[in-house]
This record gives sequence, structure tokens and C-alpha cells, in this order.
Amino acid sequence: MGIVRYVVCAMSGGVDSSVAALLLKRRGYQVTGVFMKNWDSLDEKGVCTSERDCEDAYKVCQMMDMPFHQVSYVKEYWHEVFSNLLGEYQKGRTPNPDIMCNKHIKFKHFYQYAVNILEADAMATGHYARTSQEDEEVFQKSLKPADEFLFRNRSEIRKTVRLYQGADRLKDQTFFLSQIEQDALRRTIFPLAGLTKEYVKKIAAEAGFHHVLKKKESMGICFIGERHFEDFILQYLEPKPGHFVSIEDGKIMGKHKGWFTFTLGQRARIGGQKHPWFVVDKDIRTGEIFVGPTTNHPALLRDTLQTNRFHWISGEPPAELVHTQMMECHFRFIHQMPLTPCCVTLNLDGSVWITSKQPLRALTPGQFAVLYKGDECLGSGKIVQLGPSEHTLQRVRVQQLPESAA
Ligand SMILES: Nc1ncnc2c1ncn2[C@@H]1O[C@H](COP(=O)(O)OP(=O)(O)OP(=O)(O)O)[C@@H](O)[C@H]1O
Repeated sequence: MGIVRYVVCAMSGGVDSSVAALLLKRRGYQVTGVFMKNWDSLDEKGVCTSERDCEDAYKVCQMMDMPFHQVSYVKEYWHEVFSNLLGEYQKGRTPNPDIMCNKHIKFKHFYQYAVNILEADAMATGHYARTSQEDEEVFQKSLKPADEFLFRNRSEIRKTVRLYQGADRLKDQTFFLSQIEQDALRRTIFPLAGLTKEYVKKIAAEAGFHHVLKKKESMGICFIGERHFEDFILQYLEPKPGHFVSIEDGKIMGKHKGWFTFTLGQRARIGGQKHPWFVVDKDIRTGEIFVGPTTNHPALLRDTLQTNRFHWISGEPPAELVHTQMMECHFRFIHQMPLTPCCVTLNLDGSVWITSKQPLRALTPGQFAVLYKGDECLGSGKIVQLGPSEHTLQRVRVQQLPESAA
């Protein structure tokens, strides 16, 4: 196999994957649409949004005369994504289930279903991202018939496939794809790679996909829908009430229901306090949440973090990092946050230290630090440890001053 003719497109019932499937058809591929069900209970209004989404995806397939399937990964999602999310909260971290869903569900179980069960040559999604293969495809298109998308495989030189930011920088979703495996990426097409969201909506309108255009854009964690996040997650975790404590003077400021869902930098709504306070630290042994009186309090500013074993999209660390143990590049730890220049050092256990060129607000354990070199997304690692905050450093400096100067 080298030429791709048959593609399975992951269809969510949203505008992006509907247009992705349409573009694949227009390019001359044989396309099957597949909807994934990852969560099966109803929301607080008794609505199972996934049923409506599935119907919407089916309708788009009917309009294009395309086969449609539905698969359930409810069990896999529970064991590989949701349990992990609860475990991270219990460790006092702030997890990212969307990155884990791409890693374990879309680009593992769904990918295997597409290529092994449906025997597709490739899978596709409506993500805004590009790969080095998409660039090659454009080049090949100018030389070859429209339906030829050449993937590197065993019979050819297994060239590493790179992940690049999508052309629409505001919509770029490489952040969420930063943990996927090279094997899956090698057989993935992102049909929206070079398009802007505006243009995608225009294509959807022209194609008559009005039922998907009307829908609100999905935000945040896919299965929670309109529900209040804290109430939802506290149904699954034992309540651990405790105190809010001022980082300035150790004074108790109020009580909270449980520290799990409080994340660094978040505004802490403390009863009886007129001015806003912000979460700057948590002590999971005592249940104390430390708060500071300003949004950019020095206790929230840090420039150094350590990740767990770093996941490199290409399968291995860049040669520059291996040879010199150090590399300058950019990173972000929140989707759509501006890229920040940083210096990376590689540890023997495969983890990395990242030092930002400037202190950043609310670097948070559990979140993923995603590295970029130019347009390329190199991969990511989960933040497991933070360097000292500006607040700690200031206090150390004061303690070190000679008595006369202090
Ligand atoms: N339930 C699902 N079933 C099948 N594929 C899905 C499902 N949810 C997401 N996907 C795939 O993952 C891609 C990214 O999903 P995500 O929800 O992050 O983005 P989106 O921009 O809202 O996409 P869309 O407009 O297609 O819903 C989708 O375009 C689709 O290809």
C-alpha cells in the first residue's frame, strides 16, 4: 500500500468534520463517516447531546451519499481518560482530558478501528493542523491524479512525519494533538490544514449543511456539555473541605467545599470578601488553598517547570537537544496562549526542564507543556514539578540581605 484511496473520517456532527468529509470526497477519495460515542449518561436537562450529534453526522453523510457507522468507546473513555482525570485531581493537579482523548481514543482506538476493522488506508479528522505529508500531497497533486496521497510505509523509506500548526493560527489545534503517536499521524489526513474557520463555514453554507452551522461551537471538555464543571466533577470525588489561607500573612480567609477543582490562578470566590482573591497554591495534605490578593501576585509567577517523560511526535528528541542537552524553542501550556521563548534541557529519564525567558502566570501541574520550533509542534510533557515562584525568591533575597540593608 502506498496510494490512499479509502479514508475514514471521524465525524462529530459539527461543522469542521462535516467540511473535512466533504473536502475528502471532492478530492476523489472513497469516504466513510464514523461517529464516536464516548460518554453515555444524560446531562442535568435529561438530554444526551451525543444522540443529536450522531444524527447530525448521519444527515451530513446522507447528503453526500456516504456510508456511516457509529462506534462506542464509552468503556475505553472511562478507563483511559476519565479515571486518569479523577486521579490527577486527587493528586492536586489540573488535568487536560482533551489531550488524553486524542491520545487514547481518537488516535489510538479510533485509528485502529479505521485501519484494521474498516480497512481504510487512512483516517481523517476536522482538526486545524497540518502534517509534512499534507505539504507533500500538495506537491504531488501538481504532478499526479487527484486521488493519490502517498503515505510512507514499510515498503518505502519510513520518513518521519512532522506535525505543523494549522494555517488558521487562531484555531490551530496542535496543542491538543501533542501526545499522539507517529504511527497514527503517518496515516492521518487533516483536510482543514490550510483553511480558516471563516472559510470552512462558507463551504458548509454552500454545501447546505445548515443543521451543523446553527450549532454552538463545542468548548472545553467534550462530555460535560452545559453542566457546571465543579458540581459535575464533585459527584465523582469524595468532598475534601478545607480553608482558604492568605499567602501574605497566613490568615484564614474562609472555607471551601473541596480543593480538587481549584486551579492555580483561578479567582477564589470566598464568602464575605469584597475584593477578589486568587488561588496561588494548594496543600493537599491539609486541604488548605493559599490565596493572594492580586491576579498577578508574585506567588503565581514562575519561569521553570519539569515535565514527566516527554512525548516527541517524531518518536525521538531533536538531534540538537540530544547532542548539546539544550535547545532554544517556544512553548505554551494553555491552548491559544501566545508562544513563549524558552530553553529546554533533557534529563536522562526522558523528562525535560523548561525555562521560560520570562516569568509566566499560573504554570500548573497536570497541564501539558507543548514545545514548538517555528511552525512545528514537537510534542508535549505533563507538568509534574514547578521551580520557585517570584514570591519565594523575593523572600529568599530579603532573608539573604545583611541586617543593615533589610
Ligand atoms: N464524537 C465524535 N465522533 C467522531 N469524531 C469526533 C467526535 N468528536 C470529535 N471528533 C473528531 O475530532 C475533531 C476535533 O474535535 P473537536 O471537538 O475538538 O473540534 P471541533 O472544532 O468542535 O470539530 P467539529 O466542528 O467537527 O465538531 C472533529 O473535527 C472530528 O473529526
